[in-house]
Amino acid sequence: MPSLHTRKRIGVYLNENKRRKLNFDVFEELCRNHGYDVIEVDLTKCLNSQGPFDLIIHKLTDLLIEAGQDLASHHLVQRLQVYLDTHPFTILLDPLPALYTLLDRFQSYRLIKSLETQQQGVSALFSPPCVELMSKRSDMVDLVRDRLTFPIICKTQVAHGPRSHEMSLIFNERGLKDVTPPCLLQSFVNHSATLYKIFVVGPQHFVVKRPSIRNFPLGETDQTTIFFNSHHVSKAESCSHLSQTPLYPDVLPPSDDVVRQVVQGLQDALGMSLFGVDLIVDTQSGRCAVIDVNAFPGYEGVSEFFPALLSHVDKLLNNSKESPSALEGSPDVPTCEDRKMDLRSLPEPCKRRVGSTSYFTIAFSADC
Ligand SMILES: O=P(O)(O)O[C@@H]1[C@@H](OP(=O)(O)O)[C@H](OP(=O)(O)O)[C@H](O)[C@H](OP(=O)(O)O)[C@H]1OP(=O)(O)O
Ligand SMILES: Nc1ncnc2c1ncn2[C@@H]1O[C@H](COP(=O)(O)OP(=O)(O)O)[C@@H](O)[C@H]1O
Ligand SMILES: [Mg+2]
Repeated sequence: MPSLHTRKRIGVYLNENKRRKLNFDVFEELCRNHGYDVIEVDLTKCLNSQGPFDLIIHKLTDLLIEAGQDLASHHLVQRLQVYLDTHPFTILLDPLPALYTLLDRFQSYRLIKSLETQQQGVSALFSPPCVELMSKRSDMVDLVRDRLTFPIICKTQVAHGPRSHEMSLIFNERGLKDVTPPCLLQSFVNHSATLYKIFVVGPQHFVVKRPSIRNFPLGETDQTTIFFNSHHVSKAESCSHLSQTPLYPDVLPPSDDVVRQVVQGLQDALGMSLFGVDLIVDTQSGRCAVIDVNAFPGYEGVSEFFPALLSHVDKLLNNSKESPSALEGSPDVPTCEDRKMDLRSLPEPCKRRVGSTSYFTIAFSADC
C-alpha cells in the first residue's frame, strides 16, 4: 500500500553562510507552523530516502561552479538532476538552466540585451554596451573604440564565486592593458552613486536603494585604472571612496512601469521566482540601465521576504495537481533499487506510466 504523506514536504539546500545570513531557520519554522514538513536536503546521500519533496528551495550556485572543476561536486548535482528527472512533480526554486545562465555574465547580458530589443517605442530600459573578451586580442582597442565609451567597467565572465566581484574602472586606451580575460568590458553609465536593487519573490518585487559609484567625466581622461570589489561599494552599509560624492541632486527612482517591465521580462525568459536585478538611472538621459541579475540574492532591506516567500510557496503547492508525496511508494514509481544500473547499459531512458504521469527510470551508476 503506497505511503501517503499528508503534509506537503519542502526540501531546503542552502550553504551555512547563506542560511545564517538569511536567518532561514525562522522561515522554516514559519513553514512548519503553516502545515509543511521542512527537510534539509543532503546531496551526499540518496534523495529517495530523504524525499519525497513537493518543492525544493536552493541556492546551488557554489556547487554548480565547483561541479565544473570537481567530479564529486558534479555527482552531487547529477544526483539532484536524476531525482528531478524521476520526480517531475517536484517544484525546484529555481530551475537549474536559469542559474547556469546567470553564472555567466556573457549570457546574462545577452539576455538583458534581448529584453531591450523587445521594447516597443522609446525604450526606457537599456543594457549598457559591452564587449566579451576571451583573450587580450590584437583588435581589442579597435573593438573598444567601435563599441564602447570611456570610462569602461571590467567584470569577470564568471558572475559567482570568490573572485567574481573583483572589478576595474578603465579610463583610457592605455588602461586596457589592465583587463583580465575572460572578462566583460562595459560602458560605464553615470548614475550619481545610486543603485536600485529589485528583489523578486514570485509575483512580488521590492525596490531597495543602495550606494553605488560616483560620476566620472565621460570620454578618455588620464585617470589611472581603479581596481575595486563591488561588495565594498553597493552593500547597504558600504562607504567606499568610490561612493564619496559631491551632493548630487536626488536621483529619481525607476518608474513602477519600468520595474514591472524588467521583472516580467526576466521572469518570462528565466522562469525564476527568486532573483535580484540591479538597476541604475542614467544621469544624462534618465533611462534605466539593467546592469546585473542575481539568483537568490540577500534580500537585505526586504522585511517582507519571508511572508512573500511563504505566500509564493503556498500558491505553488496548492496549485500543483499531483503531489509526489501522495504517489511515493506506488508500485510503479521507480525506487532507488531500480536505478542502480550502469548508465552505459541503458540506451534510452525507460518510460513508465503511473496513472496520467510518465516516470522515467534513468540508469545511474552512483547511489541515487
Ligand atoms: O551578500 P548578500 O548576502 O547580501 O547577498 C549577495 C548579493 O548581495 P545583495 O543582496 O544583492 O546586496 C549579491 O548581489 P550583487 O552581486 O552584490 O549584486 C549576490 O546575489 C550574492 O550572490 P552570489 O554570491 O553572487 O551568488 C549574494 O550573496 P549570498 O548571500 O548569496 O552569498
Ligand atoms: N555599466 C555600469 N555603469 C556604472 N556602474 C556600474 C556598471 N556596472 C556595474 N556598475 C557598478 O558596479 C557594481 C557591481 O556591478 P555588478 O554588475 O552588479 O556586479 P556584481 O555581480 O559584483 O554585483 C554595481 O553595483 C554598480 O555600482
Ligand atoms: Mg550586482
